[in-house]
Amino acid sequence: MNRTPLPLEEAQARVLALAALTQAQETPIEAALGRYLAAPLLARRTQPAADLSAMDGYALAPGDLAGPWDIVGESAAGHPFAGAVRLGQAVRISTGALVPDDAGVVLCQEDTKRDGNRLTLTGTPPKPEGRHIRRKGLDFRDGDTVLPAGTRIGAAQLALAIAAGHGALSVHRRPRLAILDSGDELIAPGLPCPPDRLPASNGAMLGAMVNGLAGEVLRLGPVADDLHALDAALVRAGDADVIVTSGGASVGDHDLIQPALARWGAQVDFWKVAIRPGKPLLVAKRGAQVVIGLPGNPVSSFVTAHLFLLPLLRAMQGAADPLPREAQAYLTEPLGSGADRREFIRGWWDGHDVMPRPMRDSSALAAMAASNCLIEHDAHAPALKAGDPVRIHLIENGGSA
Ligand SMILES: Nc1nc2c(c(=O)[nH]1)N[C@H]1C(S)=C(S)[C@@H](COP(=O)(O)OP(=O)(O)OC[C@H]3O[C@@H](n4cnc5c(N)ncnc54)[C@H](O)[C@@H]3O)O[C@H]1N2
Ligand code: MOO
Repeated sequence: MNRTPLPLEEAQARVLALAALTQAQETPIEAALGRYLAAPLLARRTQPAADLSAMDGYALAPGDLAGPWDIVGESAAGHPFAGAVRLGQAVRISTGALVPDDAGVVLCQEDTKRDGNRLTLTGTPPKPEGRHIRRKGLDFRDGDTVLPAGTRIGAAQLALAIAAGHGALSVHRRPRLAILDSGDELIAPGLPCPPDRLPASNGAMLGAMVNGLAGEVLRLGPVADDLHALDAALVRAGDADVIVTSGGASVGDHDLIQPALARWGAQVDFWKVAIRPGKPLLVAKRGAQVVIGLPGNPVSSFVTAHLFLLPLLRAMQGAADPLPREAQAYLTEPLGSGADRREFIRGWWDGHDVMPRPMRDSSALAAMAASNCLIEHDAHAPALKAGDPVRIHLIENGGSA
């Protein structure tokens, strides 16, 4: 096996190359939230389907802007006016109601005075005169592609799909995930923890990070540093699409993940990436199943899950853009020159500037929990000054793409 750590981009490309698309499923619209469209979404209707009023007021004939007018009827949302509007006539109209045939102006209620069925102008008529009319097809037309394949369905996309006439969407199945954390020192959350033990936090952290991205999540740990226990846990992973392990990925006598995976029949794709934290990342496959072996240190686990696991889960669902998104921010203080691996430094971003946390240890959860971003610091980069631009990844809610 090649043991030279891979550059980050190459390692990510190799993980994405292992991502087999899950099958598409016709899914009731609200259950499609957070999923990725399997095909382009075409509008089944035109929106608005006819010219609608954007204001409460009065519909007038085109060019008939001086008044006074006789009010001859009403067009309310869901209850259109049946007739036409002629010169000297006005139709009471509400927001969202159909503009009557032959009308070309909606006068705002605030610009008028009504006395019985007589209406006079008190303010200024709209300019241009069609200003308060939403034209037919303003939003989209029947047959338009309103969302491309690979779009993640969020609240806005859900509303658009419903407006476009859909009650169900074709989205990819969310991958089944097994989370296997291992280590003799690990104690289940909340139990008494002697000094030679450690609460097992990675399983829950990873479960939280994949929330919404994975379908069924099997929790298989914490498992002891014992080959037979690991064998049994891998059998319990069954046909999970992705198996994520945490811990035991390094070179110690008790780092048994690699031998356990070999016994289970997995083939290593690569081991080690030139990043800090997270160097001992292991990626393997067994048929179509993908194994992402994360280092045990909690910050290393988090960073590698953000950079590899979440993109894999997105890519398996056909995400158009599976890798984490980068943004630019400006350092509040200097950063020393880059180390031998690209570093992901925990930091706090205020919307413009970013403050690197001085604590860089890959076990330090307090500094990570006080951070909302990772700052990329390239290998061997020159020292940076306050105000210099850096690339950041937002990590609130477990990481964003
Ligand atoms: N001789 C070398 N030693 C180490 C190397 C190396 O290259 N040569 N790499 C270091 C790096 S970098 C990392 S990262 C760690 C990764 O080690 P493992 O993946 O084998 O992880 P463990 O040794 O099992 O655990 C590391 C650390 O994390 C704690 N841990 C493990 N699982 C959990 C969990 N579920 N919840 C919370 N904390 C967990 C564990 O107790 C250890 O403290 O190896 C270095 N060593
Ligand atoms: O790479 Mo380790 O993840 O630096 O601590």
